[in-house]
Amino acid sequence: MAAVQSGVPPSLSAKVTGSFAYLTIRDRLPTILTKVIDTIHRNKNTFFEEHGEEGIEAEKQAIGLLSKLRNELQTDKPVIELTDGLEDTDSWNEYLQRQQRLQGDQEPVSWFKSPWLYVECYMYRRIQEAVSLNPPISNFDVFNEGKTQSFYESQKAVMTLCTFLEDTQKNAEKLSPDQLSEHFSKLLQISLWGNKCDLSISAGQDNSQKTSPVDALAGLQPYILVNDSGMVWSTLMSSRRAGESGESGVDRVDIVLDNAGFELVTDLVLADFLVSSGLARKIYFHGKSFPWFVSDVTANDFHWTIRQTMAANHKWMSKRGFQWQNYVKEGAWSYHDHPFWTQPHEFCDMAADAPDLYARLQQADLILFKGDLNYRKLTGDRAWEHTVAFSTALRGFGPAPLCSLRTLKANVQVGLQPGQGEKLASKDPTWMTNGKYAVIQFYRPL
Ligand SMILES: O=P(O)(O)OC[C@H]1O[C@](O)(CO)[C@@H](O)[C@@H]1O
Ligand SMILES: [Mn+2]
Repeated sequence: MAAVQSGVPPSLSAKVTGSFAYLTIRDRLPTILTKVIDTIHRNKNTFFEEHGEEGIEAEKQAIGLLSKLRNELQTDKPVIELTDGLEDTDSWNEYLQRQQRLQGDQEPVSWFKSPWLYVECYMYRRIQEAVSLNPPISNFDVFNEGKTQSFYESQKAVMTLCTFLEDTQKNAEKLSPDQLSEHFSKLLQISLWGNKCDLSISAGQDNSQKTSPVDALAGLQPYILVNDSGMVWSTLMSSRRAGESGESGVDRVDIVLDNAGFELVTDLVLADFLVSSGLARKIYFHGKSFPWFVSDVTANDFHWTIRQTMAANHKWMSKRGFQWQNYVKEGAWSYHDHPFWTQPHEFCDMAADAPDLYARLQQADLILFKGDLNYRKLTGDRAWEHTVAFSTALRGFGPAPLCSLRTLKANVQVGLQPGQGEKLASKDPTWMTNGKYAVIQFYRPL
């Protein structure tokens, strides 16, 4: 018999025919796999130039593995163990057993029957396996083209944003606390809406920022369903006051990054503002250790974005790029990855399953979790009632004060007012998945 935890709703799953999870697995994931296959194929000549015949062989093998994966997914075959012997392989295989135990042994763990969060993460890990089993191309990022393209396509918006930051800096000394808080709130919202620009929800279709992100804010305000930005600001302020005399700001803000391209720039601009205005001394960025959910940030994307910003033919943009490189050199900014971010766990499992990462996050004064997938993991991707408190859905996860900045792209949403969800559903039936709505949702551990 399947084990049922009392009081905790079931995981979202494609077994509910017609649900968003079902449509994602039936339609969006195979499309993403087909694009990955096509990308590898288009790079055949490059592989040949770099590795000769071995490169061609690797291309063929990887495509074979990915076609097999697509077939397994589309025919709802059992999920199988990984065989690539990487640092996280055992942990993935143990997780499969855990899922099997939870599900009971009548039916194998499979794409359309098991938790959506698990199988969707598993697909990206299998893509990584297909590449890593073919050593000459094992560092090839199958999503790189889309990520760089989305950065270039949002150049104008990036320039506007860097000019906006420059203006806030010019008058920095003269700013009253209210003005400082006003700028912070704007940059927090820009980073929030930056999350519209992911490439997973659109199955890799162009989704970049083309209009001014600053001018758009006022019009977007009504679409923020929960806005706890005041609590985020007081967290930065309360530590400021608690600091020793003369010291200002909190010590460390952690940003758990989501997507490369425009969203990453909005995060870097926010981080720049926090450091340059003395609100935080250090920023820890947390990213992925391999390509993930189409557009997520890897170490390579992080450093590439800084270099591209430096190289821009725009005074304020390149100035920011150099500033960011300095922050990295001086250690005010640092990039960290951990295998846990590319695993399928709900975050309530982090303390037990990745105690080192949990301990590291406990050192932060504030953690910003970017994006939809992080929200799904914070809430366990479960069928919660909309009025359930965010703190309840976190199920004990709370290494430090934390805030989710997320546009809604999956049908899980907690912490709403009674009736709010129903009203939204009658006005806009796809409100939970169309990316038009957003939340700034805060939690402070007791
Ligand atoms: O980049 P984000 O904001 O995490 O969005 C990715 C989202 O897109 C989806 O792939 C859409 O199904 C979700 O699974 C995922 O949560
Ligand atoms: Mn993402």
